[in-house]
Amino acid sequence: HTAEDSIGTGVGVLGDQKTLNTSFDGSAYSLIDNTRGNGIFTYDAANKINERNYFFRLPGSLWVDADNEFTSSYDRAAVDAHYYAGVTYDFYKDVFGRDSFDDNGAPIKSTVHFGRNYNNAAWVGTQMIYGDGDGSNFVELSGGLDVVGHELTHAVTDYSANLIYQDESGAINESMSDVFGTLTEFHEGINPDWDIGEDIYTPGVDNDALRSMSDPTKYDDPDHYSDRYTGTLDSGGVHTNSGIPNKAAYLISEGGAHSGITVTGIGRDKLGQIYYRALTQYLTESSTFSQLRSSLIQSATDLYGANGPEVVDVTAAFDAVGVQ
Ligand SMILES: Cc1cccc(C(=O)O)c1OC(=O)C1CC1
Ligand SMILES: [Ca+2]
Ligand SMILES: [Ca+2]
Ligand SMILES: [Zn+2]
Repeated sequence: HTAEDSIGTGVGVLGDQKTLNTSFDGSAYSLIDNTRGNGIFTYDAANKINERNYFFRLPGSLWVDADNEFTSSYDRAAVDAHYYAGVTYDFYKDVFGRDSFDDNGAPIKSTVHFGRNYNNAAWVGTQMIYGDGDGSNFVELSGGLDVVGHELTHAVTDYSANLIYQDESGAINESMSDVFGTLTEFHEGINPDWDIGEDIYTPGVDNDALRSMSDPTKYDDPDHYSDRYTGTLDSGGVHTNSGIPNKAAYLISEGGAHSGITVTGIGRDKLGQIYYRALTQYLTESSTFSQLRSSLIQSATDLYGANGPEVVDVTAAFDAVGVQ
């Protein structure tokens, strides 16, 4: 008797209801979504019996449930990791024709309840992991669609430009994850914004986020090359210096005046196509900010023609953030 696809109901980290693609094996329901690629699989690093055991095992136990209703507080992190992985899969498939992170239908695996009060999320080379947060700095990190999109984009990057995770190539790696995590959020269209992690960051503080793409300086990240971090913390400031290409991406899409330069704005769809082409066709593992500029100009030229408004805006945006 083979398993059969089923539809469950769940409640996410923010208390929102959603339906889930699950799989019934005759006795229990698993978080296996067989409707996308070669499947989306969600696991539990800890276990329901004694939640107090904090495990670092990967992938952990495939998530199973007796009644196909994922409505307990313990279920919430798994509900969103599973559901938002599907949203991100659909974004890459529908917008860029990419079948999973490897463009070959690779199964997508996520593990939730990783660690103890773990204020992190990551792509660990083979799968995504999500901590529960400490309840003050973060709640369960899979509760943010831009977070899930960010993590899965690390996988897309690894299977394309494979940008080395340090210094300028590392900041581009981070920026790509913020850009496509944000474009995923706009593609779904539920409370989209140019902030990163707002849904799962500091539950006790409203209207704040981990990072801002529209104004990186709001969280002390640079928005101009002259203000870049040149130290060794965080692999050479990969989560800080990402503010420079993030600001450029925001300006390319939305337009605005910055450093005395005015960018018209070509919109999110063209931003996504130009960035995706650069990430998959031109960037290499050691690309610098300057090479990102030239890769994006080349991509805009390929897609929309030389000296068109798209090329003009990409050029102006990188001028505005001080990258030649
Ligand atoms: C919370 C966190 C800590 C360390 C690394 C990452 C990382 O994935 O680079 C991380 O996740 C994010 O940045 C997501 C987007 C909010
Ligand atoms: Ca249940
Ligand atoms: Ca956001
Ligand atoms: Zn990241």
